[in-house]
Amino acid sequence: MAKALIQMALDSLDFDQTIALAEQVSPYVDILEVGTPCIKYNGLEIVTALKAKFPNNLILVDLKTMDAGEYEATPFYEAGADICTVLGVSDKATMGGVIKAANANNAEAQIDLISVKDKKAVATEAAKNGAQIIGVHTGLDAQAAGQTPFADLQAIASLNLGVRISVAGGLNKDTIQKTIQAGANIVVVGAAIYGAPSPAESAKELRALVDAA
Ligand SMILES: O=C([C@H](O)CO)[C@H](O)[C@H](O)COP(=O)(O)O
Repeated sequence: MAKALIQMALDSLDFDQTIALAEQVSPYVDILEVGTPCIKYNGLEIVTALKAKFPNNLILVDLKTMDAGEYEATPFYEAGADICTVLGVSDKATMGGVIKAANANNAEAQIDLISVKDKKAVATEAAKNGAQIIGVHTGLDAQAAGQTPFADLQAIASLNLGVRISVAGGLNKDTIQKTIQAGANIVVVGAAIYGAPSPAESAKELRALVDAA
């Protein structure tokens, strides 16, 4: 099986801080994620900048699209996004629109299962409809209420859908290996890197753990 990828969630609102953080962590991570608050605040310009500055990293734009999938996602793929996210609670046509936009740009669509009630059903349908990545995601608000993504990961991995599984939700050095061992192909880390005294050191440590998993 291919090695798991590390995705760094860039969740700052500030344009220059986002670029500076990406500079520190880019040697150690595979995917640079423009987090939802960041993309709403900064728009297409930050995707263009990250794509130009970090040609060796994949760029994920965490749009969390809820409607008008193809229309909303197309400019982000055209600006250089390798992956865009669309909500699993959205209409089948919305998810289909983002998948269509991804395919038109030789890129990928990720279905985010955040707040989805029947996660197994949505993941199964999304994989059948051509989504390349299923995102198991415990959001920041759910984390604050004590939730974790591990039971959901187990449920989605058990389906063997033949698509990659991304996992986000408070992952850190103590949980990242068990997340991969439970079936994650992409592990997303935000606060454990950007909240560390040295984000570069933290990313380096996580890289070693992921490579050894
Ligand atoms: O996607 C995220 C969240 O919903 C805000 O948009 C985070 O980037 C994601 O949860 C990763 O961050 P951590 O949970 O802090 O690792």
